[in-house]
Amino acid sequence: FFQLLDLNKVKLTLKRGLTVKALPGKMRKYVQSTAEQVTPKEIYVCDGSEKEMKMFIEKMLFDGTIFPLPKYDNCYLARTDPRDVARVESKTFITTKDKRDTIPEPAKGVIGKLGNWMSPEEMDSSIKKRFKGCMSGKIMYVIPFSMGPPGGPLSKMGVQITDSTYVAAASKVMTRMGMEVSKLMNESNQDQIVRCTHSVGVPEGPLSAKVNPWPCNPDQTLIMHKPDEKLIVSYGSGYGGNSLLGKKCFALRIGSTIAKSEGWLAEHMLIMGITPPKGEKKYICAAFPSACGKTNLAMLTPKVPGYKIECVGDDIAWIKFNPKTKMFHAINPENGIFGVAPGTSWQSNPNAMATIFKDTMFTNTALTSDGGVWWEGMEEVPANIQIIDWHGKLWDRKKPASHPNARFCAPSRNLPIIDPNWESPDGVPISAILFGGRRPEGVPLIYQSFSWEHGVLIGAMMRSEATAAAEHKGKNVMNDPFAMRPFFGYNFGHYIQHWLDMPKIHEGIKLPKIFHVNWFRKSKDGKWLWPGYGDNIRVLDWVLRRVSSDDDSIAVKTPIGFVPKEDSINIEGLSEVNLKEALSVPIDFWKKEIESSAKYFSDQMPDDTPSGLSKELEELKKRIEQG
Ligand SMILES: O=C(O)CSc1cccnc1C(=O)O
Ligand SMILES: [Mn+2]
Repeated sequence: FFQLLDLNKVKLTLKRGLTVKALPGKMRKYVQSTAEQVTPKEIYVCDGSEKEMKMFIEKMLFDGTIFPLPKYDNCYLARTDPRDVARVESKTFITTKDKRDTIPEPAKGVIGKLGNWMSPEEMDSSIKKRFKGCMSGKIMYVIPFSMGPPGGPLSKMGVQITDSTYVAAASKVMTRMGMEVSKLMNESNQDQIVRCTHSVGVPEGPLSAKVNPWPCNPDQTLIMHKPDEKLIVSYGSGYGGNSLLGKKCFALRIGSTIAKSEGWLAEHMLIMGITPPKGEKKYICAAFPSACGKTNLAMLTPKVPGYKIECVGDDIAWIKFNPKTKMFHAINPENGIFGVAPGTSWQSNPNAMATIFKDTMFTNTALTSDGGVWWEGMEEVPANIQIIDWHGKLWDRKKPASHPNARFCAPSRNLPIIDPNWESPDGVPISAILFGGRRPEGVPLIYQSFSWEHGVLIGAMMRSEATAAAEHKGKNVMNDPFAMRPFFGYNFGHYIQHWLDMPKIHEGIKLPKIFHVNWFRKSKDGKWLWPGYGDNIRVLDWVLRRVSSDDDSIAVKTPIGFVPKEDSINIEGLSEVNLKEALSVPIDFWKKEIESSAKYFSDQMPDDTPSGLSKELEELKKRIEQG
């Protein structure tokens, strides 16, 4: 059922892209010194053209890394080695001279959960052990790229070196790469350019690519970051956040250290524009842990007529003070969407479904016999269509056909509701920040902080049921402060202090209001208390009203924050909703929640908990005790 590939037509050699001379001096030295270490067959500097992308596709088809999906327009499916399917937090390290700059010292006997530190010496020896000759017989791709619109005041540039054609192709979707960026690099401060060295760790040899179209080296996988040198070095994994180094490694881990030094915020947040039936369009950011619905919210199709949702980004926000508007402005530094496939459907996210069947690379989804893809949660396929699971076997319907962390990698420009300002170099003004996650009990549908500092406590207290994107399994509720736990580039205590310092650093700033949302609360008999999806517009509407005025007639003050007055959320047409229960604030639950957070802070950062945070926690505790 595949178009038989006429291998004679597949051009095996990549026509020359740019030359290394297109790069500025320091980047040329980086490329040349890396080439001496990894000894590639050839060096290919990417120009970011469509012609080049076509060559990448042909090479991956020939290598067997991807399959064509003739049911769609220019879409392909990659299957990874089952040992290389998600981010590997336990193999992800940050290197600083002083360990405490990377992670707080946990309390005695406590396992630190806020990242992993590696000494400079160990990083150097780990690199030496792995990279010598690792690209022998292979093409070393050199990718000049920009995170954010090239040349924009909020954008930053990087150079990624990789021996993976899949990574080069996916980088074309996820970043702005090629000629224009290399020209900009020559006019910029080269010390600001982030160097990203990546290898799948499988030099060409008798047992390499042809045996396993997904080369990787799981036993040797390491994802290392050296913020002081703006350097990322990743080895052994070809997948997602481990190898597309512009995403989590640059835009969040290194990005958060640059943001700390320059006075802005690099966050794991969506950015979206909401236009109500009456009133002005507002932009909001939202931080939910991995696979907790950021993409679905950023691309919401409102169930209530009269609202317009436009998406700027679904995963990462760079948020910087704008001296003209005196507000935070945010850009989406990415150029594409690398979304979780399972759970995406015409019911849950019609806008995503309207985007991904053109110019998209799918990874680890199931394949259908009519040349398409399928995953759990997608509408059923007709009975006469066979399903091949993500291992390439006829689906036995016993285990999931698609890997839980299967992804689509699609250009943002194809999203029907992409915001007109999604590439505005100055970003969009942010009126509200939402924190949230999967909380089956005790956390109301929405509540608002009393202040910026109280909002920072809410972010620091974030917890959520674990999901497939991380390594943790099962339904236990995990702490995931600011949805950044796997992505902090530096000491969490210092990160919190940086948030608390924002009003001081930016005098006169009109700070965004801070809220916490929970679409996932269940009743005592295990039923969803809220329909979610398109009905979440009803909650966003309350946010817009609270942002537009301090209209206290629609809010009730509770010990944890402002909660909507029951009749202030439009539930017209929703018969089953028990809003009273969905908005309730059970005091006993919150006494335990505060104890749990206090323990988390004292366990994880006993010597680094900012006094401003402890003060807010104490005040919350007092309010709960007063009831
Ligand atoms: O990188 C991966 O393996 C998937 S994780 C991911 C991918 C895109 C956006 N967000 C995430 C995440 O884990 O937050
Ligand atoms: Mn994410």
